[in-house]
Amino acid sequence: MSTSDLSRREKHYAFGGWQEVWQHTSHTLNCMMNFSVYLPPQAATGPVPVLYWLSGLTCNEQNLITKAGFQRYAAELGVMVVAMDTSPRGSDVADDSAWDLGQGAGFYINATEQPWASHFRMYEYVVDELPNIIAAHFPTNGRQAIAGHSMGGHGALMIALKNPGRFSSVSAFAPIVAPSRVAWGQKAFNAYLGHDTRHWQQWDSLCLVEQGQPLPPALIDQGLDDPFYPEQLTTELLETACQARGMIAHFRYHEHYDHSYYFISSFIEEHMRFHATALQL
Ligand SMILES: N[C@@H](CCC(=O)N[C@@H](CSC=O)C(=O)NCC(=O)O)C(=O)O
Repeated sequence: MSTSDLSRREKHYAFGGWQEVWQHTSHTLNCMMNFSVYLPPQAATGPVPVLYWLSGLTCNEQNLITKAGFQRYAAELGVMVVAMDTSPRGSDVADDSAWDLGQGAGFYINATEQPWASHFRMYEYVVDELPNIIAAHFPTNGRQAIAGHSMGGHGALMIALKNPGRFSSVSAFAPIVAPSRVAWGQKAFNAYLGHDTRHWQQWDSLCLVEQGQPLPPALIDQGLDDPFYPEQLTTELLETACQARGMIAHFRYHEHYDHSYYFISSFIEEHMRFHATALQL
């Protein structure tokens, strides 16, 4: 693993800790990548647990850190928060004119089809390369949790399901819980994985739950005025599947809330405290 060009691009003091943005050459994605790290005050004196955050379509490493207001709670609870860009980027990286495919829409899977396969390996980046960089360069104690929004909620749930025992907890705002069954997911999976839907199942949270994969304690919030609910998000499909298997998964539905970071900022404190409890803080 080469992280020799890891360089800090931003550093801001916030709630007694540091909100930073870093850049490096990703050998997984074959491009430059940005990720953000919030270092709580406790990280100055010892290792802390990490919450990985996966953002949604059109996002990058900035959306969470500038809009969610999580830093106050991460500082109080002593949790490092890492957020990454949502796809490989660059003029030599395949793209699409639509905002729900290509750059900004990596779907946290490993593409097998060209022209995407040479760069679009966000699953491997989030599961292997980035955590190795975090462990090597930042004061972590090895305990991890994962969360995300929309496409990133799909990513967080799917990654937690595919990696039993790795994450103490998972949470999601308005996640795409069954990408194989909805337009956003079908468009992306057809492009990135090809037309054989049998290859899609390993990247689909609902399929993984139905196959018997275990889920760590989960918290899922959905706004009832979200324009993408229920067509793209199909929240109840996962809720029913989790209930049938006795999983510890709390699904909450909130009147008036939409799909935006105003929704996320309204409940981010509860998600931070949920993860802190699971991380045994
Ligand atoms: N076309 C619009 C809408 C894109 C959008 O709503 N993106 C969401 C995630 S949707 C599912 O993954 C988002 O988080 N947007 C960023 C934000 O800061 O709100 C557009 O292009 O903006």
